[in-house]
Amino acid sequence: MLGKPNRAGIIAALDTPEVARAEGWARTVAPHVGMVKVGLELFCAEGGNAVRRVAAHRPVFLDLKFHDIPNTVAGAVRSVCALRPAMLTLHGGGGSTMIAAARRAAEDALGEARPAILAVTVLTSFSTEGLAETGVNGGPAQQVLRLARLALDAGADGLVCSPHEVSRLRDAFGDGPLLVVPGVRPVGAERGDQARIATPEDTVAAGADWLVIGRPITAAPDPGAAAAAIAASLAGR
Ligand SMILES: O=c1ccn([C@@H]2O[C@H](COP(=O)(O)O)[C@@H](O)[C@H]2O)c(=O)[nH]1
Repeated sequence: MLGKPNRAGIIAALDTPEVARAEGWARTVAPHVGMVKVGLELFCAEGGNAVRRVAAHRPVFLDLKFHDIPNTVAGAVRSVCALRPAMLTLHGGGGSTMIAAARRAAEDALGEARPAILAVTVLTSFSTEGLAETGVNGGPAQQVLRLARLALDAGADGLVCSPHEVSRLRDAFGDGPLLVVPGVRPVGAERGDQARIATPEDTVAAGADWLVIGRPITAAPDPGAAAAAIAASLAGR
């Protein structure tokens, strides 16, 4: 399994349905990022072919957020292990049995070479009000901590959370869990649909291992230069 990085790294989210474009971005940003992310848009359009193509440039974080009954999620994990992702995601809300089944499936498929299993806590697009609409009161931070405990106890290697929860998770769980953090916006970048955001510098200072950054890189006129500028802002941190 992928270990903890020595220093926080950048993951470029390749959100497009076109594999050629995703591969072009992967090639351009590769010198400045540690991983590339294949998510629902690209995977639904191009499947495993997309993972194989971009993996030629950087290790792949496969962000499909599995959420189903344990047997189905275990089968999905076995299937995607054939693509050799470095990390994959499940929904923490899927519960401990689902998460434990996913971990066992990954171990059975690839042993020590298995992907890191990450539990998504509360999506970074949720505000306190949006989360309350789903019946979860008390705010994102409380729910993130609740799901984090459940997921780590069930065998998850790490968590996906927003920049706002990183330092609280470190206080509660120490340095062990991988913390993978979207909702990262350089100063002046558009927020888009992200609710709980912070700058790359503040996210790293809080204790993140990996910063997931999509549109601030891919929507820039020069994605390579945008990735290089973010990497430079983090150099030495
Ligand atoms: O809570 C989550 C979980 C996953 N994501 C994914 O990260 C990227 C963020 O892209 P931006 O363009 O930088 O907003 C995207 O692929 C999401 O699917 C997330 O944003 N929040």
